[in-house]
Amino acid sequence: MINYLAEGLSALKIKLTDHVLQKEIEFIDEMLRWNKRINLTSITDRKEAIEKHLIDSLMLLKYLGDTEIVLDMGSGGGFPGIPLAIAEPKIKFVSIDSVGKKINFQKHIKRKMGLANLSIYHSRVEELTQQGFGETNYPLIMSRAFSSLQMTIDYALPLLTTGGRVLAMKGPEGESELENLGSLLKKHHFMEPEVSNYTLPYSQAERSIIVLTSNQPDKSDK
Ligand SMILES: C[S@@+](CC[C@H](N)C(=O)[O-])C[C@H]1O[C@@H](n2cnc3c(N)ncnc32)[C@H](O)[C@@H]1O
Repeated sequence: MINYLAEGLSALKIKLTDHVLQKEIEFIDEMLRWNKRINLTSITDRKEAIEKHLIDSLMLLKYLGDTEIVLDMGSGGGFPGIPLAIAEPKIKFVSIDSVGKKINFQKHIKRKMGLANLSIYHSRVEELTQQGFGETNYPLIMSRAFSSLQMTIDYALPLLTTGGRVLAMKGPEGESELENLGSLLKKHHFMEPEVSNYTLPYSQAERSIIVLTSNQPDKSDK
């Protein structure tokens, strides 16, 4: 299975050490084991989970840049945050989801795999600031299959630093959602969005990453 993961990543020009690949497989196997008891994902096939969860999440490695901290909104069973936290131990990942059983699974993984760079919170994103969990200023906020683009922006805005980036991982619907935003991006001081379309290596499923960069002059203007 390590070769299956390595070759799939290689098709997307991503290379990880054997040690990291091994840990990624360990994580996905534990997720599939828990999935038999609690519903974390509809995907039950190991190869499909490797492609659609691990490889897809690890696409974001290309977008992390030199950030020190990232917020993962609506992380569910830990995607994309946990595969990225395994691959990038120097970056701090903050993972939040509103469903307790999913958060319990993530906490189990943190303990089992010793992921010191992962913080996990059980909360709705919109309550994060009120509850005073972790940081409230993130230079990078990501989400995968989370909410509409409009809601993603609404949730991210109060938590995003000036000049910060929002990375929204979407299916093929991403571009049409972007078109429907109208003047919202301008209103909230986002620069022209960047859209990267890619194809998963085995299923040829289409995905997109939408990058929204804030050029808000002063956060208090929001
Ligand atoms: C379709 S799942 C995607 C999970 C994960 N990001 C993935 O790619 O597998 C959406 C997740 O967002 C969470 N969610 C939805 N609205 C939320 C909110 N307002 N605050 C926190 N989590 C939320 C749900 O509990 C669910 O786990």
